[in-house]
Amino acid sequence: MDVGGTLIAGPAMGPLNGTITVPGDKSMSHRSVMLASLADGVTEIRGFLPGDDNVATARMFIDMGVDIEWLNDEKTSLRVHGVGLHGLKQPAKMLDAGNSGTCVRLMTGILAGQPFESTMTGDASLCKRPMKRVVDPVRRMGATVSGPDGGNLLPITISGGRLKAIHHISEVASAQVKSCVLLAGLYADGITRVNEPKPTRDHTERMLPLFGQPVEAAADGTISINPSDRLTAPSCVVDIPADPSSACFFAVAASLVEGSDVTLKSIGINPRRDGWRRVMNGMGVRLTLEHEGKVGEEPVADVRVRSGGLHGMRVDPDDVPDAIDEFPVLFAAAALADGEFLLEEAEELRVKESDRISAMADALRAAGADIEERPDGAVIRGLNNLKGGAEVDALGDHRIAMAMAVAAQRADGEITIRNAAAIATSFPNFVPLAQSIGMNVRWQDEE
Ligand SMILES: O=C(O)C1=C[C@@H](OP(=O)(O)O)[C@@H](O)[C@H](O)C1
Ligand SMILES: C=C(OP(=O)(O)O)C(=O)O
Repeated sequence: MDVGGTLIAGPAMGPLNGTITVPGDKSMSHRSVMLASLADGVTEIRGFLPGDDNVATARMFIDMGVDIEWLNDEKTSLRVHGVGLHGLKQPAKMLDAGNSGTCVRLMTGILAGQPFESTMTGDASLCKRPMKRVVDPVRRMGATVSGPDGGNLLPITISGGRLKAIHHISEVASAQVKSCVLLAGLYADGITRVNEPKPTRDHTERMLPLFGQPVEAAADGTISINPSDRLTAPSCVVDIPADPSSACFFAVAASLVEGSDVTLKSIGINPRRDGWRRVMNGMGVRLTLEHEGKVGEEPVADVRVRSGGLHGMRVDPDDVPDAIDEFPVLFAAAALADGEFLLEEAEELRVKESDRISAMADALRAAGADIEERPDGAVIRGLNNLKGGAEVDALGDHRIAMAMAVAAQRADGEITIRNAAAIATSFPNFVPLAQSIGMNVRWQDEE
């Protein structure tokens, strides 16, 4: 996929040092603007991630008549003038989710509850990703959905309204599926229930009560929501904590470069997002938590990472959903660790912005790494250093581009990373922040 943007990365010229704040959480930023738009009243959001994915979600609501005011040039603070659960207007044009799976899948639940027809599309990568997982449950709830491959592929056209409550047993461990069903459940005629094969991130469940809508999680894992009369804008500002998925790039970089000591400020440590720390701890990395606290309903802490101690391990399959977006960069750590790293039951990685198992296997192998693809994961045997001079393709996937920029810090020469522009979807200031702790990475056109 040609999206342009070439990064030149590595090797690090010395230890990485510093205390940095990464941008706001992508998952929570999406949910905050969705719930604020559907609430009665005005919601102020701070710490919003101004990445292309979240801006696409905000734009969808603007296209359906919601007034969103950006309160600063960086687009990290905004005021949303909610229109209420039944106040969205039929969009005059196709809604565009860009590169964002979270946007299109959660919006499927919301649009299923609207008494008008709307069509969503996305970029070339998103148009290849499976939508059946969200289309099937909203169809069972009574919405009509059409699109290529029986509605499995974008663009999809949805018309809905009052929905039937269902009990959805999801075959995939996906917070996007769970959240889609819960959001549709707001518009249902009874209690909507969801079960998932393994627990996934619970930001939707934590955020809905802030807007006056309780969500129940039973001991057997069933999550239930009542239909809603109205969501209400919270009386306090909605603060979004820093994104652990972004922090993980610098945590791995610090672990790889000798003598490094990096602190990542106020990172979300929600257990359903904290699999990356469990994996890095399992690999023997020195990670410590300082200043533990809460931002809104979410636990946070400063995470301090020092270099060294990297060895291989077998990832506990139960940790996979809790680290799902971090595996590209964890593969980079594994490629430079002592011994063997084994990941299983992670076939979901094959249906992200790229097939992340083969994308990382190809890129790391081009840089000399020893990595064997498995249908559901990989076996990686660590080396001391990657090969400089390699040219790799990020395939328009932000996480592949950033993971390879991190891996390159331990190469014996520069690595060229093509099709890296998609970094702007989740982490627009990745390059300057990386440079601020001493990582060797730059855009080619900055030369
Ligand atoms: O709900 C969310 O915000 C997300 C859920 C995960 O996707 P799946 O639900 O497909 O696992 C994750 O990969 C994505 O980046 C964000
Ligand atoms: C998979 C990701 O996002 P999405 O599914 O929202 O495109 C990601 O950010 O790594």
